[in-house]
Amino acid sequence: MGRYRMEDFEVDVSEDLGPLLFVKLRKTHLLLKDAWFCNHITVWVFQQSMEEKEVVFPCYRWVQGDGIICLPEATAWMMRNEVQGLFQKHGEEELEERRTLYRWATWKEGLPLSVAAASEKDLPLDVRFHEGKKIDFEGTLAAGMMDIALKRLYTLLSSWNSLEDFDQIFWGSKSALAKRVRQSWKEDDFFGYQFLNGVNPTLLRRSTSLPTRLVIPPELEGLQAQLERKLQEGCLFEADFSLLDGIQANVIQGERQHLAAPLVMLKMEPDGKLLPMAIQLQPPCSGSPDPPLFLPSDPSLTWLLAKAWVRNSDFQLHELQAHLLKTHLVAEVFAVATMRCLPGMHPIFKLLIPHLRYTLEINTRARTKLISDGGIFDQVVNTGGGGHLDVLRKATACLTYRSLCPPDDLADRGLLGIPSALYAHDALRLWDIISRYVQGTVHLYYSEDEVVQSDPEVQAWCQEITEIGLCGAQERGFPVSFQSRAELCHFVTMCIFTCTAQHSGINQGQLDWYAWVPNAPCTMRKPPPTTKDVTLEMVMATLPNVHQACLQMTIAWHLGRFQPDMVPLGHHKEEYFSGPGYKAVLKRFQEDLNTLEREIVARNEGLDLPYYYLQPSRIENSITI
Ligand SMILES: CC/C=C\C/C=C\C[C@@H](/C=C/C=C\C/C=C\C/C=C\CCC(=O)O)OO
Ligand SMILES: [Fe+2]
Repeated sequence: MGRYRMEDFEVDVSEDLGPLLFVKLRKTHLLLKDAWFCNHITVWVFQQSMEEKEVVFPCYRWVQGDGIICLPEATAWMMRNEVQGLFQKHGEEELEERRTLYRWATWKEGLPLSVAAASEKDLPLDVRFHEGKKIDFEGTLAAGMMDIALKRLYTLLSSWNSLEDFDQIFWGSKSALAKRVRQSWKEDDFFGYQFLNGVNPTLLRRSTSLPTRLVIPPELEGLQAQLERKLQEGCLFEADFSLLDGIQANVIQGERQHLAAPLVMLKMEPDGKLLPMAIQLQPPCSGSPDPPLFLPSDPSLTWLLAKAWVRNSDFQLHELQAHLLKTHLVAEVFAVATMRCLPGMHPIFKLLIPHLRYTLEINTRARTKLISDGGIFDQVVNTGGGGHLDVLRKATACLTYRSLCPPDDLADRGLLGIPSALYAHDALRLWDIISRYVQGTVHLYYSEDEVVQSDPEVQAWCQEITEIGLCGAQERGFPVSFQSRAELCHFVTMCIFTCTAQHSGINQGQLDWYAWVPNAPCTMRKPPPTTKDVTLEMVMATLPNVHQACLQMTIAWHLGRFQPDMVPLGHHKEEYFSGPGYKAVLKRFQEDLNTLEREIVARNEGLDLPYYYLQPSRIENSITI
């Protein structure tokens, strides 16, 4: 049997076998420890009426050793209460085995639970990177490390005392937007734009009152009046990084790094531009002088350094809260609960499994290489050294169900109906398209709410995610059961949106917005300014050094680049479902995605800064990087 080979076997059976329920597949174990990957088994049955009938047995698993794999027929779940409970019994046995293979583990207290695996080598073969993905991932990482060595050599004798010196390491293939960032990063409207459509569009919210932490000194009464006027007009916005307050900063090569917890006030202009009005780098602290407010009218280097501190803070919350926690780690909880609670014949398993591909491995690699002791965060990030785990704990403690559902999240943040909020617009469109796909599929199997209420497997799945995987998240709005098809569809839509659109919207931008390091410094080597007297020496002494900057560029490129074996949203090849019903729902899903693709391409043609992270053709079908 070779790769992607189809083999036809003809077997004449004299007696009538009745409806085919299972097929058993056995691979004899020869000398080599080999494994076959079986997509599916299709049996063509020729009946007396000379009609032929196709009976499909989905597999999409590795067959290794001497094992026998027993595959239920694709529509088995519909007959789960018939055929003497054979399918029920098969499902129970399957889950018993899966619960030994996929176990929960507490990697760090206060974080969502993860899969029990010390390294990717401990993961079951069925969830491992296929050969091509593994070679690409490890090969490009090695190439990236070589790149760093070359850049270090190249800059060994050169200066590092002006912002232009970052150009010395800004070579190699760069996206058009990354080059634009290098050109425009100092501009206020470019700074404001990133809160709407940059790599982290999850923090900005419309102000409903002046933040209590915003202390305005009497000499700035003009600013107070401006802020109040913008508030009344409904065009005052804020980005509050208070989650970083009190986080211990890293020590890198004996040098204490520094952190801030900024608040940015911004105004939405009639043309849709978002402009910063004031930056407070630290919250007020009793017994200390009020923190200074930095303004666009300050000396240019002072204002630039204040903005750089905001960009560094956004790097932390983007990578830890928006990216790692609210996509990767949440998706891992879905994956482990799905493997432990839903048998392969279950319609929600069939619907979700394509969107969980490779996630357990990429997350395990992140735990061993990125946020581990001595990992990338410890090496070059100012929340590294343990602070990053406290940020993850604080973010987990305030992770709500609504914040993972764009219709709720964007409403709560006051971001509906803003023409220049392109992430918001595209996220809502994708939510609706995915929601229709989920409803269309769920309604094929759940004819009414009572069928959902009486499905013990899907109820156990929901409970395992909320109570176990997300550590008692019912207090933050996550469901512990489904009382209706609508509740089930909303939750499954959130799962698929998180594993596809949201991760793409959060991950891809690293390539564009993190390549020019001053726009998103991974660390800050000096304390935040407390006066307006800022020099270029202070700025350069604060921003990352050559090594830190090179490593940031390499990792941002490695994680943000297009994956060569990428499967676009809705275009997985596995056919877990059979029958015309699902095929029609999937066809409509793909048509809706194509319509949105054309809409976004047409819209982007008219934009100075096109927003493409939620273009369906660029959305990966699962979290694989
Ligand atoms: C700077 C990126 C910070 C956070 C990323 C957020 C989410 C996780 C990420 C997945 C990472 C997965 C694996 C780790 C990747 C690279 C390892 C880096 C260096 C290893 C060098 C070495 O071999 O020592 O989502 O994309
Ligand atoms: Fe990622």
